[in-house]
Amino acid sequence: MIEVQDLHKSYGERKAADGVTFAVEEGEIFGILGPNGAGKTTTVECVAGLRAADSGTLRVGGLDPVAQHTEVTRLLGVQLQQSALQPKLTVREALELYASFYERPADWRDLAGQLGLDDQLDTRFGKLSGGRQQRLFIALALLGNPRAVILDELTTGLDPRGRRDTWDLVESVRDRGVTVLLVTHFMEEAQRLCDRIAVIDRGRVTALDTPAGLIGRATAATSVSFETDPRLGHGELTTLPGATGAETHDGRTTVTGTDATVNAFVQLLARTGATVRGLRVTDATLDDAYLDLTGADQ
Ligand SMILES: Nc1ncnc2c1ncn2[C@@H]1O[C@H](COP(=O)(O)OP(=O)(O)OP(=O)(O)O)[C@@H](O)[C@H]1O
Repeated sequence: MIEVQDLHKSYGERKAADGVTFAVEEGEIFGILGPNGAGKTTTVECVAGLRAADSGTLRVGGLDPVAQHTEVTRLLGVQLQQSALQPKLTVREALELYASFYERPADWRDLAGQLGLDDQLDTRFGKLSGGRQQRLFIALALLGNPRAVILDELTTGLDPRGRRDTWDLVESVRDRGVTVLLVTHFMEEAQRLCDRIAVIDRGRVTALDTPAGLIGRATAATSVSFETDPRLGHGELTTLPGATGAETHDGRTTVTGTDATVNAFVQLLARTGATVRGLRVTDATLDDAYLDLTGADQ
């Protein structure tokens, strides 16, 4: 549905995209994840034909987003990061106005109903909550009946409830058969929603995989921790299969290793008769993978 091949884009000396390559399959939610300034917005603006690339090949449904811009706008809906509407515009006016841009728009009343905006048609944009504003932006991006939609930093600034509601909405967009290209810097969001994720750092794709695949690459290990028991000495713990270390802080011992370490630890408990308290097993997370892949300090 979307192809980006060796995209380069600089602003003066600043390389915002430095050889970005990925492809989004029809029907998937594809995430672009990366720290601030990584080049995410630049990349999706080039995909949407809102910026011309310095070099590289971009295709949306096989079409060139700059040379065939009009056709591409029929295929691709866009909600961009800095979206803002006149604060005095009502929801109804915004939907009618944007519907007038398309030859064959979706029925905006249906969309407003599906997105839970029908009770606020006469509310001014400036009076809507952050979550409702995002709903409106999604509705505007879907008005042209697109086959794919770009959603950029959709949940930034929303409270946890608003964020979760927005995730449900994104899933319902995909369930309508629309391919989603989602830009985010929230790990939880990427993990929950995306079929595949491209991690972008300093203008380059540093990894492209499923959320589970990315987590599998994290150098952070599985760990098991418990309130220290004198029957379980460090010597015994560090020789468990796959164990990479054991440390004790404030009466709590943590053994790092693999799933095999955890299994062997459980057998060790049975053998020694030790009954540990506060037992916790922790897996690597997408956060760990992200930090490995970007060297980001956020
Ligand atoms: N119009 C512009 N003129 C000059 N520099 C720009 C412009 N737009 C972006 N940049 C710079 O290009 C780099 C990439 O920016 P971009 O907005 O694509 O990153 P991003 O990953 O979307 O970041 P964020 O998460 O902060 O939005 C940054 O260093 C940014 O300051």
